[in-house]
Amino acid sequence: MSRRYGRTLALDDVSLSLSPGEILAVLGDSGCGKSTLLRLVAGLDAPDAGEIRIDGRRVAGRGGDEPPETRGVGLMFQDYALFPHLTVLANIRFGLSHLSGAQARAVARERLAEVGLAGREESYPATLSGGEAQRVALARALAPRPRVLLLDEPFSNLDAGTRERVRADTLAVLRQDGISAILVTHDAAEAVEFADRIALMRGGRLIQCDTAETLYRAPVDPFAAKALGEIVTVAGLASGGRLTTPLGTVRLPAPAPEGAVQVCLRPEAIRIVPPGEGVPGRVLRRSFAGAITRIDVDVAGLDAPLRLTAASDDVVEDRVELGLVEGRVFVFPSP
Ligand SMILES: Nc1ncnc2c1ncn2[C@@H]1O[C@H](COP(=O)(O)OP(=O)(O)OP(=O)(O)O)[C@@H](O)[C@H]1O
Repeated sequence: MSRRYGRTLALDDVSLSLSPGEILAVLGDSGCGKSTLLRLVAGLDAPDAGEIRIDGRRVAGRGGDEPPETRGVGLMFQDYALFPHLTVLANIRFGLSHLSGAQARAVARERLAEVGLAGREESYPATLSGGEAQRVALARALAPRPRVLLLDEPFSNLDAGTRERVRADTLAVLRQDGISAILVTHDAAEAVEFADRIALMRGGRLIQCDTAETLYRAPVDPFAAKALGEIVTVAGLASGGRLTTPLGTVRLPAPAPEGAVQVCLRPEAIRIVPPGEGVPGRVLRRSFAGAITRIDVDVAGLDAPLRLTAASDDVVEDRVELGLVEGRVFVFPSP
């Protein structure tokens, strides 16, 4: 689907699919189109082109726009506030108007217990902590048994400890009930922890949609390489199946471009090798970080020192030699 606001192409021909029970994270920086994508799926906005199907039924596009309430989607947004004048139980019952009063109460109670808040039925939202309020929002979103739950940065307003707990509990509820979900986030660690696959976006475009492991091991471009972890970028020359860089020469991963290339390396792609086997480097700084120590190494031909990590128990001399780990090197055309 595509969506344009004036001159801004907020979504540029993005295609995604979600399997039953699958959890997808949409990851990207501010303004990349994440919330627009979610609003289109929710039915709060309509695509200019393309279509959306849920269980094979067209809910948006080609004149088939269905309102949010009949799409079978649940919403849990960062600022999706609870109704302050209603009790917790009444908030959860809100989306259950199709059930009789007694049935709706029973379902709402069940949902509240599922998110760990049994006993808080008669509390008012103002008396809940941020984490409790988000749990109630989850219970409310899940009460009507949606086909898909849409989450727009729902944990970002919580403090670190609460965030992790509410996130883990939310994930457990989704898994237990086999609910498909789309989580919008700008936090790569959150995407990795929460989702089965990650859709990485930039400037309204879908760059790569894969498991975290594939994104980490086989990024499609330098932006994707940077999305899930630290990257060192160096210039290289690809020729005759060999890649030459200031950090040594290795076999080229196939398929790879020829000529001047951009080489992206994860820290684990660079290792300290025995004397005489690598490229010389000079250790500038060591920063102890518990089990690991970060080491800044100056290497001739590089613009900036390399930041490597070593086990804190390892002895690293001031002069080291470095080599590349074959198969861990990403090669892209020079920009
Ligand atoms: N209603 C609107 N009117 C005009 N421009 C809009 C509208 N909604 C979004 N945009 C623009 O579309 C682009 C994508 O916005 P969107 O909110 O989807 O980004 P996002 O990735 O969710 O960002 P954030 O993480 O900051 O919420 C931005 O450039 C934004 O300014």
